[in-house]
Amino acid sequence: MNFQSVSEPVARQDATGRPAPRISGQPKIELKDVSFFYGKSQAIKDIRMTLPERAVTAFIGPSGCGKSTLLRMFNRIYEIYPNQRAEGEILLDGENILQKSQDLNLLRARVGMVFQKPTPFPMSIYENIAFGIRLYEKLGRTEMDERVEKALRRAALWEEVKDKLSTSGLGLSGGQQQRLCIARTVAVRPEVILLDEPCSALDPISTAKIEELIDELKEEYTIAIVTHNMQQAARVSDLTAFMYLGELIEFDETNKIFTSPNNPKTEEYITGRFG
Ligand SMILES: Nc1ncnc2c1ncn2[C@@H]1O[C@H](COP(=O)(O)OP(=O)(O)OP(=O)(O)O)[C@@H](O)[C@H]1O
Repeated sequence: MNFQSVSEPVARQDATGRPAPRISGQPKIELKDVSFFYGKSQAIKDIRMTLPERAVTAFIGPSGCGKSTLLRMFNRIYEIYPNQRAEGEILLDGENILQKSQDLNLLRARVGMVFQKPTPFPMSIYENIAFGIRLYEKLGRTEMDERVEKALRRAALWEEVKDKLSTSGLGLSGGQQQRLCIARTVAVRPEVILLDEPCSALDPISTAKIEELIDELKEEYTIAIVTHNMQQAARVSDLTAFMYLGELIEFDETNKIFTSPNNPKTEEYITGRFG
């Protein structure tokens, strides 16, 4: 489904406060005055925005602007560290996931994450996928085999690994390991996939494969990606959010951000004149 074909409007909000969004699509994740603190230091400042369903939203901005911090709020992965605190509301399908009562295992099954460095488990390729599924579901051997195959196919890795499923995931190339991590994420059937600079450790061919994959995955999933690579943001995303010093400076259709941004800071950044 193309997010532009859906009639429900998604509000566009940014630091300039302009109204009248042209972006349309069912809202999947809505941020309402979201802030984040590392101890006393505020890394995210009152962000309001809406990520539409089945679209790719890219987060760009200079190092330290808060991209990864914001992404890590969407599945509350920060909870594993002490002294990190979120404020505001993040609605996933209308439900505030920052509530104390939120079941974090369930949240992380709904909102999967792929990190910068490929992080396969030190186990077989098959087990890398099956392990996560077993946390949530009890499947028989045949069903599990099918799910593993489906996930590997979905991540465009099946043909390369189908004859060595029992060998270690750590024996794969970096690009294959990253696709294994994507397979592991899709295997538990999330609704949202968070990608934190997923290609930064990869060569151009592996990067191209992951980008193709992102394009396919957005048919089914809502995707948020942090990237330093502006060409990549332009290639893979439907919407782009430009952040600076913890604030959302501009959020719009990717084409608009890269051709005629409204905020001079955005323009400076995308034209490489920043700083
Ligand atoms: N564990 C932490 N403890 C304290 N401060 C942190 C921690 N992690 C990040 N920060 C601070 O929060 C701010 C945002 O960092 P974050 O990593 O989210 O930025 P980023 O835009 O993803 O940067 P990069 O592009 O370099 O990955 C920075 O000022 C950073 O120094």
